[in-house]
Amino acid sequence: MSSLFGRSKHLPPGPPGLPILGNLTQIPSTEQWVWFYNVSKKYGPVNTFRVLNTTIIVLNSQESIDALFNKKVAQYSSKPPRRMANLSDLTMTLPFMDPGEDFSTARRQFHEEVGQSAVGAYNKEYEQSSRRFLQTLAADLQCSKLTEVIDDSLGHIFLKVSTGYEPKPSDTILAQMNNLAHFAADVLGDKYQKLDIMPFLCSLPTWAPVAGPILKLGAKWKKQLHATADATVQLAQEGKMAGNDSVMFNLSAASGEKPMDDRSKMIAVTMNAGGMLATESATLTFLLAMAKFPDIQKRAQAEVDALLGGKRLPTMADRQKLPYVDAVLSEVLRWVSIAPVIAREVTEDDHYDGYLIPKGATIMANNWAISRDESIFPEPEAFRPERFLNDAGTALRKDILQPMEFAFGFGHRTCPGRYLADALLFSHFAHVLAAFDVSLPLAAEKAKRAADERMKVKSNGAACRVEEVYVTLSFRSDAAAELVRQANAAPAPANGTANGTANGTANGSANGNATSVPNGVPNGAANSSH
Ligand code: HEM
Repeated sequence: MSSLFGRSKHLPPGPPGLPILGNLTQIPSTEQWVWFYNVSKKYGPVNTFRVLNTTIIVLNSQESIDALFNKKVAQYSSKPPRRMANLSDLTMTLPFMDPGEDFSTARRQFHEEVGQSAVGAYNKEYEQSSRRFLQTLAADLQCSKLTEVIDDSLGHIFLKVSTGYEPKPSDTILAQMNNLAHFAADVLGDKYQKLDIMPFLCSLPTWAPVAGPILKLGAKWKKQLHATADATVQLAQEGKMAGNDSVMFNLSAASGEKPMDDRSKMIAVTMNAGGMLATESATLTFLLAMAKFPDIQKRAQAEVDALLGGKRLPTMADRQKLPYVDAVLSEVLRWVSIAPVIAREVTEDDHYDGYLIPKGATIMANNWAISRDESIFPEPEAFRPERFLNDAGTALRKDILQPMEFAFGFGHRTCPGRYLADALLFSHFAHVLAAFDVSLPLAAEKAKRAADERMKVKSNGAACRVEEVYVTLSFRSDAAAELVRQANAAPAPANGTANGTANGTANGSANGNATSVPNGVPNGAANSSH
C-alpha cells in the first residue's frame, strides 16, 4: 500500500479529501462505479482518491484500462491484499493467487480444460443441463424460487464438467459450493477490510474481542475449503466410474500415478465457486430483460422458431444460425455489469498520460463505465441487442467492442471460465426462448414498480446482479410443453449408446438429443490470455 498524506501533484486529478480520512466519507457504499464515473466527467478519465493511507486510482475509460491492464500485464496482474484469503487458504484458489508459478499452472489448467478450443467437449452437458433447467422451471411457472432454481442448474453443470459427477437431490455438495462462492465473493469484495487496514488483528488470539470472530470465521472456511476440495476428488472418482469425462479426470490423468496435489484439487472448487454468482446474475438479467422488452423477446423467439419450427429444442450446433440470440447474450453482459469494478495492485511505479501511478496503489478498472460509454454504445441504458449485430443481422459485428473483451476482465487475469460461461448461457437462453414466454407478473404491483424503476443492482461481494427479478413463465404452446416434458435431460451416456442417439442431431429428433459437435461461435472476439 502506498502511504501519502499530501497528494503528489503528479498523481492523476481527483476530488479533494479530508485530512487523514481522505475521500473515505465521499465514496458511497453502493454502486461506487456510478459515482466514480460521474467524478470522471469533471476530472477526466483517470482519477486519484485516498482512503486513509491507501491511494486508489480509478480508470474510467476503455482506453486507459486497455493501456494499463491489458498492455502492461507485468505491473498490473497482482491483486490488492486480502488477509482473509490468507486465513482461509483461499489463496490456493486462482482468483486470490499472486502471479508466479502456481498462478501460471492454474491458468494453464483452466485454459487447457475449458479454454476456447476445449469447451466444446462439454456441449452435450450444456444441452442436458438446459433441458433439466426447463423442466425445473416448468415445475413452478410463477418462479417463486427463481434464484434457487438457477443456482441448482448452474451448480449441477459446473460440478458435472469439473468432476463428471451427476449430483443427486440429497447431495449437499451444491449447497457447499454455493456457500463457498458467497464467502469468496465477500472476500474479493473486501468485506473483511478491517484485517487489511489493521493487519495486526491477524496475530491476535481467537478469544480477542473484534478480531476473534473474524479469525474463527477464517479458520472455519479453511477447514471447509479443504473438505470441499477433498470431496471433489472423491466425486471425480465416481464420475470416472460412471464413464464421464471431466476436468478433474483429465488433470489426474495428466499427473500420472501421483496423487493429486492440493492446488490441482482446488481447480474443481474454483470452477464451481468461481462462476456461480456471475452466471446466476447473467441468467437473472436475461429473464428480466425478456420480460421487460417483449418485442425483443419475440424477435429472439422468431429466430429460434424459424430454425427449429417448434419441433425440437436447440442444440449447440444451432448456435451459428442464431445470431440474434447471441446478440441478446452480448447485451445481457453489457447492460448489467457483473463485475463493475476490477481491482489490482500496481507493483512498480508507472506513468500514464503524464501522471504518476505509484507502486502499491490500488488501481480500479471501472468496467461499468465502459458499458455506459456513449461513444461505444449509444443510448447505453437501452437494452438493444441489435447494437452487436451486423446490418444484415446475420452475425455479431466485429467492429464493436464485444462484452467478451471487457465484461470478463483484462490482461493475464481475464476470466478463465469465460468460454464455459458463454456456452452455458447461450444454451440456457436459447432453450428458454424455445419453450417459454417470459413476462412480468401483471398482478403484482410490486413487480411492475420494480420493473419500471431505474434498475437497482446489488453487490454479492465481487459480483453484482439485478436486485429484484420478478418474472413469470408460460409455455409458448402445447407442443413446447410436450417438448420440455419429453426432453432428454438424463445424464450423458459415456459411450454414446444409452438415452437415444449420443451425438444427437442438429436437425434431429423431436426432443433434440444432445449434440457433441464443436462449440458454435463464441460470443465475440477472443482474448487469448491464459
Ligand atoms: C457471465 C459469467 C462470468 C463473468 C461475467 C465473469 C467475470 C469475471 C471477471 C470480471 C473476472 C476478473 C478478471 C480480472 O481480474 O481481470 C473473473 C475472474 C475469474 N473467473 Fe469469471 N466470470 C464468469 C464466469 C466464470 C465461470 C463460469 C468460471 C469458472 C468456470 C469463472 C472463473 C473465474 C476465475 C477462476 C477467475 C479468477 C481469474 C484470475 O484471477 O486469474 N468465471 N471472472
